[in-house]
Order: sequence, then C-alpha cells, then structure tokens
Amino acid sequence: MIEMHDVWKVYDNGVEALRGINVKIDRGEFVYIVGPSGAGKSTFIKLMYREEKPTHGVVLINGVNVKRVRDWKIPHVRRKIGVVFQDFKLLNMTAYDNVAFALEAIETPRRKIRPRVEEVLELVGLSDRMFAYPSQLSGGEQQRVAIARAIVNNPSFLIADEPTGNLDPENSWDIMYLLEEINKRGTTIVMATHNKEIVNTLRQRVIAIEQGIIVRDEEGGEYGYED
Ligand SMILES: Nc1ncnc2c1ncn2[C@@H]1O[C@H](COP(=O)(O)OP(=O)(O)OP(=O)(O)O)[C@@H](O)[C@H]1O
Repeated sequence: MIEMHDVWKVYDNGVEALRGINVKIDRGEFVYIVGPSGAGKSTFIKLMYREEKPTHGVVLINGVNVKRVRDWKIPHVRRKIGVVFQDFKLLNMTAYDNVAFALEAIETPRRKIRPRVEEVLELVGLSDRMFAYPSQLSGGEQQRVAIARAIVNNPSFLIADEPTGNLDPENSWDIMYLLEEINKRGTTIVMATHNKEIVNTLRQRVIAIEQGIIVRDEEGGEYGYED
C-alpha cells in the first residue's frame, strides 16, 4: 500500500510543488495521475520511488517511511517498486542485457537469470527481439523492454511517468494493454499521463492534481482537461 499524509514538497528555489497531499493507494489498484503541466504530477510520482523526499509529511510504501534512509536501504523495500519513464532510459546493450542487468544488480543466482529474463520478455511480446539494441527497436518496443526491466523483480508497484508520452497512438494502446495485463497479475500501477483518450477509455481511478493539491479522486473517473 502507498500512503501519503500531509505531504509537502518545496524545491530549493521555493516552488511549492505539492501542498498537503493525503492519499492512500491499495494493493492491486490502477491509478492515473492527471493535471495541467506543472501541477505536481512528476513530483508526486518521484516521492513514491524516492527520487525526491517530502519536505514535510510522511510517505509510506508498504508501511515503510521513505524518508528513513536506513529502512529504505533494506533491498526488500526498494525492490518492491518498478519505474518506467517517458524516455525509456535503456542502457546501450541488448534488450536481454537491459533486463538481466536489473536481476544481476540484486545478486540473483546466475541460473535463475536466463529463464526469468526470457519469461518477462515473452510477456511483453519481445521474445524474437531479445538480442536487439535499443537503437534497433521502435519506441513501442523500447518501452516494452523498459517495462520488462521494471517488472522482472516482481515488484508490488509499477510507477510510470507518462509512459506513452513519446509513442504514437497504436504503440500507446499496446503499452496500455500490457500495463492492464500486469495489473491483472496483481501489480499496483500508478501512472501520470496527459493522454485524455486512454484515461477516458480504459477507466480506472483518476487522481487530479492542480497547483500541488488533489482536486479530484474518482473511481472510473474522466481525464477532465482539454489537452
Ligand atoms: N527539481 C526541481 N527544482 C525546482 N522546481 C522544480 C523541480 N522539479 C519540478 N519543479 C517545479 O515544481 C512544479 C511541479 O512540477 P512537476 O514536474 O511535478 O509537474 P508536472 O505536473 O509533472 O508537470 P508536466 O505535466 O509538465 O510534466 C513546477 O512548477 C516545476 O517547475
């Protein structure tokens, strides 16, 4: 479960990106984070995977306070979260190695790496592109590698910041169907997006943030903006 209690984020330049956020996201949910540009969506997402720490308030991931460095270092907690970005952030090595690297980093026994990498690459539909480099893959394929890498450790949460932001509509839908499938298998998904059509079609919980405040939180909600 993800919980935020009176969370504020004030950047060093004085910008109040989040102003008193209270939210609870349960296991297995699929949540869209929407709102105008500069509203605080990425900041909200960054607090969840501890790219940023709250200035005030508490962020709990499965009951662990992300601000308490010692607790957070317990790999057990950190491994619970997979992250996907708009620009994929793949390393310049094969799809297979990008995914295997995530397992090597947590010292997975060698004999377990290959079957698991093959399994997730199959899940994302890339069995036949395993040894391609990012430059040889389409944007949609690169995002699928990034998703495979994010879920290879079986995280409880998959956090995505505009995962379809760099993709054409067809690839965007494919990525969304994949995220739905991952959610059905039990992973909680939190996704910041500007994609009105997706939010209005694949209905899920919608949390709208404006000027650092949650202004709407609806099950099966609409996108609600014109862009
Ligand atoms: N590292 C930073 N230092 C200073 N200010 C920042 C930093 N990151 C974000 N901000 C500011 O905090 C506010 C919220 O930014 P954030 O990126 O969270 O918004 P967003 O809703 O994700 O926007 P977009 O939809 O354009 O990605 C903005 O005013 C932004 O300029």
